[in-house]
Amino acid sequence: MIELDGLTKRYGARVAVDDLTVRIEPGRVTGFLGPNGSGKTTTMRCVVGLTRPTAGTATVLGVPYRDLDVPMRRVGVLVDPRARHPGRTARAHLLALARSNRLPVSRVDDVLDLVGLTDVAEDKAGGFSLGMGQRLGIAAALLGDPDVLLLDEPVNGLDPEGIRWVRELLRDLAAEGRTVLVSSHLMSEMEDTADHLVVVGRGRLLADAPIEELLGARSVVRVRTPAVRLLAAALVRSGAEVSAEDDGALEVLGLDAAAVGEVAYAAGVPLHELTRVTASLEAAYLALTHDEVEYRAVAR
Ligand SMILES: Nc1ncnc2c1ncn2[C@@H]1O[C@H](COP(=O)(O)OP(=O)(O)OP(=O)(O)O)[C@@H](O)[C@H]1O
Repeated sequence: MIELDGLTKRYGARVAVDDLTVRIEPGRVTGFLGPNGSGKTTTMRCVVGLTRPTAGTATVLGVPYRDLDVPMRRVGVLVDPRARHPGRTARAHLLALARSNRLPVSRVDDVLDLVGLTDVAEDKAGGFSLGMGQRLGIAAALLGDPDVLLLDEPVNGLDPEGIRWVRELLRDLAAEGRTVLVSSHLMSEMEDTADHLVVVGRGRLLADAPIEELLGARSVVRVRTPAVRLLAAALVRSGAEVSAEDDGALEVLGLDAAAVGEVAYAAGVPLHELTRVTASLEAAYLALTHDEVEYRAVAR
């Protein structure tokens, strides 16, 4: 469990995190989403004590991170995959971490195996590709077999096979009852990974809901009838928002498919199609964050 209560971080006049209050529950993967510069990294850094909040609090397993006895046993963190000595081998890097954090050195080979780096364990980490660096960062986060994982953009630089691997790993870790918080600025990465989404824009909370709920809120009903005007008027009277599609169908927002069918029946209108259309998560996300994008390409 991770709890943020009024968490705020300002850098001069810039508000990086703005009064965030959220509980990240165990047993599921929570996607932490927002456009570039929306405060995700700053929030994670506040949780693990790397950045001091201006106001509010962040706790992990009920206490501030700095009060945890052996933090790596409780919380695994990936915030900067470049945080390693380039001259050390992957194994030496993990061994140093294990020793300095009083973790069993036997875990080193376990996590190297888990992240698929056993064959390059004796190679210097400075020569690693971005994707290999991410794997090493994930290995370090898992070294203490922690209850809580915070991973900032873990699939950055990974190839499709690597992305699938991270996805399955995170789902397995959550299924074991751990708290898994994973940030990304790309909705598509989260669609098959997260159960729950926390969406931020300009440091503020925009949504905190299960993925299905975010999708449901954006779903519409597509309906086709020869009596278009009659049905549109009846639907509007019932409180729906109706728009005409290019192909002659109507798109109805605010009523579910059953309600649309009943309105049509009551109005004596025949239906040739009645379909619930679920918006893609990408569309739901873009609609949520549209006004909150910090850096937008200007059309010329
Ligand atoms: N050390 C710092 N000093 C000044 N401003 C900072 C600092 N760290 C972050 N910021 C600013 O705070 C805001 C939030 O940045 P942050 O890195 O937390 O966003 P993010 O959501 O993680 O972005 P991205 O998806 O690009 O990684 C940005 O406007 C950033 O420029």
